[in-house]
Amino acid sequence: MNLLEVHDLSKKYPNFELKQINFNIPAGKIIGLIGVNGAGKSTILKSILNLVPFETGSIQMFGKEFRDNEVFCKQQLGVVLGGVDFYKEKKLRDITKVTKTFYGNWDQIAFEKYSKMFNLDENKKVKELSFGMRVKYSIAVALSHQAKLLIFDEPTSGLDPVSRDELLEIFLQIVKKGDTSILFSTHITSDLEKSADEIIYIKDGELIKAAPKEEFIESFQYLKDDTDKNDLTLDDIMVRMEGKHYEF
Ligand SMILES: Nc1ncnc2c1ncn2[C@@H]1O[C@H](COP(=O)(O)OP(=O)(O)OP(=O)(O)O)[C@@H](O)[C@H]1O
Repeated sequence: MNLLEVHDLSKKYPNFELKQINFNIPAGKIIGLIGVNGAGKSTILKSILNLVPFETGSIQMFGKEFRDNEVFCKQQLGVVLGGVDFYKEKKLRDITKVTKTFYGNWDQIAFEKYSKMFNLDENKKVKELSFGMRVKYSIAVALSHQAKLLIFDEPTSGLDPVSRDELLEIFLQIVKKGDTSILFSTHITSDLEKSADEIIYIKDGELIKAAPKEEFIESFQYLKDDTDKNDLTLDDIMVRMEGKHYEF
């Protein structure tokens, strides 16, 4: 069964339009959402989560229409759209105490494991955390209620290389069981090379290609020119698809 199905999603802002986005997320996969700044990645993720209204389309999560079944879906959904950024005067311990009451399947042992792994000090107040620590806390919470679908907007962008590597390892461990999937947006293509099974490429609000990683990379090799000795990497593909030439 697909954990997520996005059908014909369209959304308009005054100067931007998401055009008829379609993709599916099967179980047991890591899916990377790529595109340059302003391509529409966050808008897709927010639309899926009903955080912004959209014009047309349907979002099926766990076999149900998300908008009509938010409470059910959220029990099995872990989301990180930036780090914890509220209750700045509160200690992490107090935020966790409240947060875990929302989830019937809160896993305290997992939470403690991730907190330890990320060196999170529960006695610190949100305002005392660095940007990366705030993201890590949000990720630890998202990973601690046995979610079947994890949706992360640029989870690795504020993390140091060691933490990034650890997080990608965690992602790979999580999907290994085969019943959980992770959809995450990123600019860091090496993260995708390491972890992603499939890639969805968004350009100017349009889905250009969604395919398994190897097939995706292969399908863009037509962009190679005579000077290329090796196959194009994801970075090369993005640069050739999006790059502009300026005269100085
Ligand atoms: N609330 C809003 N009102 C109007 N326009 C918006 C709003 N939010 C986003 N946009 C526009 O929608 C477009 C897509 O933005 P979005 O944040 O989805 O891009 P992104 O691919 O996530 O970019 P980045 O990689 O920089 O995070 C941009 O042109 C942006 O200006």
